[in-house]
Amino acid sequence: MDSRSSHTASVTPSSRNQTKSCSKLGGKVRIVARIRGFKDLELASEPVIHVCKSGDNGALEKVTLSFDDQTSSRKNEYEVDCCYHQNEDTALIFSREVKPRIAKVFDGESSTFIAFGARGSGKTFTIQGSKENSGLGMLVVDEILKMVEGGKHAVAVSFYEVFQDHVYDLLDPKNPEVPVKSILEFEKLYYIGSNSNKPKQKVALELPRRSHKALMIHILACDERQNPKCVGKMNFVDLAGYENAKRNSIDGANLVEGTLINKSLNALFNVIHAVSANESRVPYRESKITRVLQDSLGGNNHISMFVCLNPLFCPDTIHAVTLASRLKSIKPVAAKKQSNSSAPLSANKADSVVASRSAAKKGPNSRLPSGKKTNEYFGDTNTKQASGFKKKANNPSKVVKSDIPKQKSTVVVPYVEEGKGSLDGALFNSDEVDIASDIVPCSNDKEIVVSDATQENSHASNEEDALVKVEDNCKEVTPPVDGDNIVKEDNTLLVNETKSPPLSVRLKELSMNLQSLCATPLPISMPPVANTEIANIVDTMEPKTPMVTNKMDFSNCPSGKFSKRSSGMKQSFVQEYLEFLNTATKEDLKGIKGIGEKRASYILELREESPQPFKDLDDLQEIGLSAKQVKRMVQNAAGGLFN
Ligand SMILES: Nc1ncnc2c1ncn2[C@@H]1O[C@H](COP(=O)(O)OP(=O)(O)OP(=O)(O)O)[C@@H](O)[C@H]1O
Repeated sequence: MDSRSSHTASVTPSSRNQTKSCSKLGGKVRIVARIRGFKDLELASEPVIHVCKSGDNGALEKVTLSFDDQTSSRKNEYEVDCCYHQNEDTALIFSREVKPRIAKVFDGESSTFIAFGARGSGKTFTIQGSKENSGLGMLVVDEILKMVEGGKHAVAVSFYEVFQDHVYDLLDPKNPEVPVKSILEFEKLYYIGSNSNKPKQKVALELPRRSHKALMIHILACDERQNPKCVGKMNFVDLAGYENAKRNSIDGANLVEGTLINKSLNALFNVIHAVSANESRVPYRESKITRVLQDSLGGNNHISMFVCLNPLFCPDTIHAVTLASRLKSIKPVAAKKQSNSSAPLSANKADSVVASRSAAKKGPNSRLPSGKKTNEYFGDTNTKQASGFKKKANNPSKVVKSDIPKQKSTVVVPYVEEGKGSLDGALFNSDEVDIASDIVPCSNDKEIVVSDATQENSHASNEEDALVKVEDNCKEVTPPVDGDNIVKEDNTLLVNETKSPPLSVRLKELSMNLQSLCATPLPISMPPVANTEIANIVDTMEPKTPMVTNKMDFSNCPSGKFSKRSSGMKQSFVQEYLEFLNTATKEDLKGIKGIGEKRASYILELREESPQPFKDLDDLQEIGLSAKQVKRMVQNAAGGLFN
């Protein structure tokens, strides 16, 4: 059934009430869960997601989710605003969550709908859908086109992809807003556009590349000079699937990709947190996706986050819900006098508000930690990931405890062991690969390079700064009409101000340190040789092979001494090497095999956030290197000393 035609029919009296309550609830950020329908191979067995409703009308209604978590004895509950079940289609979600917002866009209040969740959880299905099963993007354009028919408004769309921190225009790079007059026209653009311009990969990889996609629907009206002007926007964002890089042991290239994705997800959460809390500084500049959405998130604009849930047991789904439900608890601080909370932030204004990265980092404590803390939210281990919020998450006051008796509602979602009969298990297998140099998309793709050589503070005054350069044919195009939304990246920030000596000098220093270590006797006192082993091997009853215990001390023999000293030297070498990575210039970093442009830039970014990001070798995994690759890199450096 074509959901486009079905959505009006599915607005039942009860759903109309819900529509009402949705708009009533409409805080800054609305968190909406959606449980994905089963795929063919997924067999029903046990329930893994439980949805609990308390209260049944208006703003009092609370919905909590809990999971049968096989990996944890804790039974956490996560609060969301609403949850759609497997049997509820996208058209119903459209009529309840999106449709009530359309009229507000005509009044200048933009809305952004973001699908977030683990891989394969139904984000694309919800936002983009397919020709057979329309997603929210299709349904909303259909509705808006009907509304503008014969009136003074017009509709235009943009469609961007953020792939490995590069922005691509998926429609027409020469024309950032493509006018749309009919749903057929849009359908062609949306489904063909989203496939044809997908960035090509340098290397053939088994897994589909992961990226964020943002559809922007601009409502245009003519100003007094008859020039079309954007009055409001609706954005539909299909985020790349969240996955825990470490747990899923991804290979090098995918790890870099995963790290960038998690970093940008973290940046987006930071921005949503900052705008929800009415903070005066919003860190839009920390990722491309937040820059693309910049002018639709602040002020009175609305954000809905659709947390898409895998119906099977999936730790990444639980983590995604954890993160999203935390956004619900944000309490806005009183708006400051100078901040313009009633109007959408223009890009330049927002840019000047952002002022400087370092200042933003010193923002109020309520903000999600940024930068290196990426891994605390989207990173490696379960404990690390949630550390910033752990206390809050486990705080019973966060869990809905209503006096109104809870009614267990619906969802009998079967449990299927991870990896069995589902894509997920297969997706996360990996093989170790050689250190891949930074993967960049082919130059003939239509990449919007957001680059800048100017100082960050000068953006607000310089209109030209907002130029979006399309690398295709080296042509520059202007950003969307209203859209100084893509601001330029200040690469000067990436350069280490304190110039460190060249790599050769640093290696020489390392070598000299190593030599002096060899020459200095280590202050290790050698215990006397023990004879206890002899006693241990005397067994009077039966002849036995003597047991050799690990109490044997070879420390006084040449090999023992050597082994102790060399392990001391190894420690010292590793420390020197880490010190080098913590201080070297970008050029020096790029001199290391396995560190290309992107990794070097990323290291500098990490250093901006914390001056010594690498405290031990494990920390190098944060830049997308596997343990094996790190080992090889250090071995290469050590080998270089003897060349
Ligand atoms: N509500 C649903 N009902 C039935 N099938 C669904 C539903 N949601 C998703 N699917 C199916 O599940 C599969 C994965 O969905 P989809 O591609 O939307 O996931 P995703 O979260 O976008 O994945 P990724 O993170 O890899 O981009 C698809 O085959 C899709 O058709």
